[in-house]
Amino acid sequence: MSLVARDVSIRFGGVAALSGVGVEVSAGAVQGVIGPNGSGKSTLFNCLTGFARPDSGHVSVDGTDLSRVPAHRRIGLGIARTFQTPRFDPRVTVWQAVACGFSPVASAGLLSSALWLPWVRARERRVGEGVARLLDRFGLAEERHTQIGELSLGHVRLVEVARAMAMSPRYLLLDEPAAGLGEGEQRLLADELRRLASEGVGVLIVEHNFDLVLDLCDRILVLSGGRVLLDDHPGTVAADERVRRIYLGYAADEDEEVPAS
Ligand SMILES: Nc1ncnc2c1ncn2[C@@H]1O[C@H](COP(=O)(O)OP(=O)(O)OP(=O)(O)O)[C@@H](O)[C@H]1O
Repeated sequence: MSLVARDVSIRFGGVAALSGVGVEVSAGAVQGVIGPNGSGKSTLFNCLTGFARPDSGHVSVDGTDLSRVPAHRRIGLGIARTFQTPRFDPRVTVWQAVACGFSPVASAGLLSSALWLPWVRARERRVGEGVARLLDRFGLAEERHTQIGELSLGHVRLVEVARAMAMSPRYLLLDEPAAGLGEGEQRLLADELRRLASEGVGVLIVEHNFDLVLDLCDRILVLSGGRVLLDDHPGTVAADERVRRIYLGYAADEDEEVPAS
């Protein structure tokens, strides 16, 4: 069971954003994607989620070809995503934003809702319990009545992750979810993602925070100039001289730290 991109290439005018890139998001594992600015991370993410169409190559989920499946229908196939810049109406509250995630799988008809039938009440109660649980997990319970527009960007990102989890995805793809979070919040996020993976969800995370990625991921894909530099276990990636130059500013065999070029 996996979400897979194989040999994907895509150009924007004269720019080769991706050239023959592959990645596999396996059920129950956390796959990281790192690389310098402009290396193609977001483009790969967009190809997996249907927001960009590869010029060549294949994207599939659990063996089903996704090339003709638009972004909004990929949610129905169990693929949820977050955005680098979260997309919320700033007037909705934290509670409402997370509750939205439950709606697609539990929507009641208009008439049933208007009549407030017992099963509608039971469903509302389940959604309420689910929202409360997610807000607790992400340390957002005290902000449940706060409007999104009043939150820090870091917390808006957490709300977005909580909303995506509310959709009960089989694959969860996160675009820089830790940007703007404090250390404690990053740990909390990492714990939640690990827990999710332990429940069988496949997680892909694009993230600039190298330490977080090393700590969290089972495998890490390193992109450079739209090509795969490396796709391996964290220990191997952390020891790779090219990666160390990019992220740590020094090579494995150098004692002295030197500035990255
Ligand atoms: N819609 C687009 N139109 C034109 N060029 C694009 C478009 N999207 C991406 N590119 C180019 O493709 C290359 C890869 O961009 P991409 O955003 O995927 O990189 P990235 O690794 O996510 O960068 P960052 O870390 O800054 O978000 C860059 O040269 C970028 O300018």
